[in-house]
Amino acid sequence: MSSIAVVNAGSSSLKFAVFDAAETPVLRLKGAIDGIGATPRARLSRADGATLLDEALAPENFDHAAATRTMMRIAAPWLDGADISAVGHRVVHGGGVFSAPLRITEADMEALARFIPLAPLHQPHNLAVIRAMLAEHPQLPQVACFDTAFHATQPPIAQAFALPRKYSQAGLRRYGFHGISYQYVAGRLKEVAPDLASRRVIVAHLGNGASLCGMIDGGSVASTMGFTTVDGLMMGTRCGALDPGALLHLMDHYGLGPREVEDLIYRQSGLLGVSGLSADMRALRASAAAQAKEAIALFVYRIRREIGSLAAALGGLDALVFTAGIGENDAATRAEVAAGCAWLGVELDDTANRAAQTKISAPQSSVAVFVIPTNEELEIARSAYRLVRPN
Ligand SMILES: Nc1ncnc2c1ncn2[C@@H]1O[C@H](COP(=O)(O)OP(=O)(O)O)[C@@H](O)[C@H]1O
Ligand SMILES: CC(=O)OP(=O)(O)O
Ligand SMILES: [Mg+2]
Repeated sequence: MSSIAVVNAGSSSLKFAVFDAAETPVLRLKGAIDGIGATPRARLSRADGATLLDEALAPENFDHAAATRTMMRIAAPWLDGADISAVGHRVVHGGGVFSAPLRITEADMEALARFIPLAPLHQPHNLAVIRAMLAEHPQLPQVACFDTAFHATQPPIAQAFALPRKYSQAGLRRYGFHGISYQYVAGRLKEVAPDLASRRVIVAHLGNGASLCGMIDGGSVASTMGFTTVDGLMMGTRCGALDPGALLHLMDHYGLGPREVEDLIYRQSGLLGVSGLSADMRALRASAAAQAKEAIALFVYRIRREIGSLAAALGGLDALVFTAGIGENDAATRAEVAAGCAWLGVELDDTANRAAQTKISAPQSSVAVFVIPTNEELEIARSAYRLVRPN
């Protein structure tokens, strides 16, 4: 049987996987280089979870290009004879043009490159991998899946900025991201709690990048991320929503140019900027420093406020779902967010939360709360297979 390979470049990670090419793709191999920009580590495992490789990498100059080279090096010995029939890629920004998975050609690359300034921590890396694959294997289908696509269902009012119309007509509007993850989680929620999946749900995707999505009937109604991947929640190194006047002040008063502002708000802010220590939640939880605690407190506070905002957009709340690196693994963050949502009727079962069970709310909670591990790679493999399957 042939295989589908998947590449998912996140802001602090490069995840990859190989699946049997089938309607329901079956995982064969998965790997990740994570901690890019902090303490990078490479992992490779078989579908049954058996570890094939787990090694710490030298952090000096270790960027996404180095991660891609490492991925090729560690995956190559296991790909011999895998008969890969397509490669599926996560592409974070598809703008208003690309709203469904697509077999990419060289001609699409130019249009996608225009979105690099709108997702500078992802889009260049997403495109670099596609470009390398197109050059090396011109016959092999390269399928792009867009993080923005899931949000195309949002009503116009949720997408609008209060700017003069000529700008919105040119595409200056809210798009939303993490859509591949939201699509997967919405599908899983339908299996886990079919009665709730059709109702008012907030999914909290809390990784190095973080956003919330308000859903009704499994479709996106509103999201905290907007035109770019820096909007909304505070993140590992991104500030999240900022008074736009503060940007003008940074330029006027500190003489920062556009690329310097970009560096400040995408790479130097968030948990890293506030703590002065690390962008990595594990490191902050392990630290006794007051600034680490303040950074976490601000992260949680922003999530609580934005949950309130999305609950207003949804007209109430029936279920809350945690996913991604922090959402799946950090019981303390889940407990702190939930405590701040008691006014909405959220109440956790502490034991279930500590054990990261699928359902973590107390029986009397009027909002059901879940932990659903995301699987962007599987979602991409499904889409890639649909595009290349034999008729
Ligand atoms: N066991 C854990 N406890 C707390 N945080 C964790 C744990 N494992 C991973 N994380 C956090 O998850 C974040 C990375 O999430 P992930 O979704 O993998 O990132 P990316 O946005 O790069 O895809 C980091 O802040 C990391 O510290
Ligand atoms: C869009 C985004 O921020 O993605 P990630 O969380 O993978 O960095
Ligand atoms: Mg991610």
